[in-house]
Amino acid sequence: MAERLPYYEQKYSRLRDVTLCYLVSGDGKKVLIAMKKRGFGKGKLNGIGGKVESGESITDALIRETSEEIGTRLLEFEKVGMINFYFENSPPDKDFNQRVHVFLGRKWEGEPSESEEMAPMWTDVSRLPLEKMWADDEYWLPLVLSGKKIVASFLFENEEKISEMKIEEVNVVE
Ligand SMILES: Nc1[nH]c(=O)nc2c1ncn2[C@H]1C[C@H](O)[C@@H](COP(=O)(O)OP(=O)(O)OP(=O)(O)O)O1
Repeated sequence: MAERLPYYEQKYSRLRDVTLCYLVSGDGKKVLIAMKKRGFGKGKLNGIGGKVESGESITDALIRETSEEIGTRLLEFEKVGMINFYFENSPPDKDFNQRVHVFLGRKWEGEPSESEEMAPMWTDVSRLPLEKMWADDEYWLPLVLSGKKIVASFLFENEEKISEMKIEEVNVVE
């Protein structure tokens, strides 16, 4: 089968930036995931995050989204991944293609709480509910939760099905 990912990487060389953050407990055994209640990925369990707004840095957006979506103030975090997502069949009026900057949150202030957008819950790192998460998560989330850093690209046929992927472990994520 022809590789289509390089075509998408070239065609969409400038992707919109989005943040995604997983809070991790001090002993590394629990991770906070949340049910997305509206918009893109509605009904899926995911980390916390959203679009970087104009004039905002990635870090500003990370902190703002964490505060807006679960009411906690992020104090310490680490960048662990950068993932490009391409969709083969996006409706012409919607651009789902995006670059997701992935962080682990190490310290925060305030108890995570439910908002209009997300309902958070603590989960065992060893028992991630992958069947309720995005299809790509099983390929990279266990890696970053075990201390690895990754750069990856995924091409989706539709919101449920991956057609191609590329995952590279790196020492530092830009
Ligand atoms: N394939 C995928 N796998 C994954 O694990 N997370 C993904 C993903 N595709 C997108 N995400 C994450 C990134 C980001 O945190 C979230 C999408 O953010 P949204 O588009 O909902 O942004 P906003 O919260 O800014 O939305 P609005 O306020 O509704 O405009 O989903």
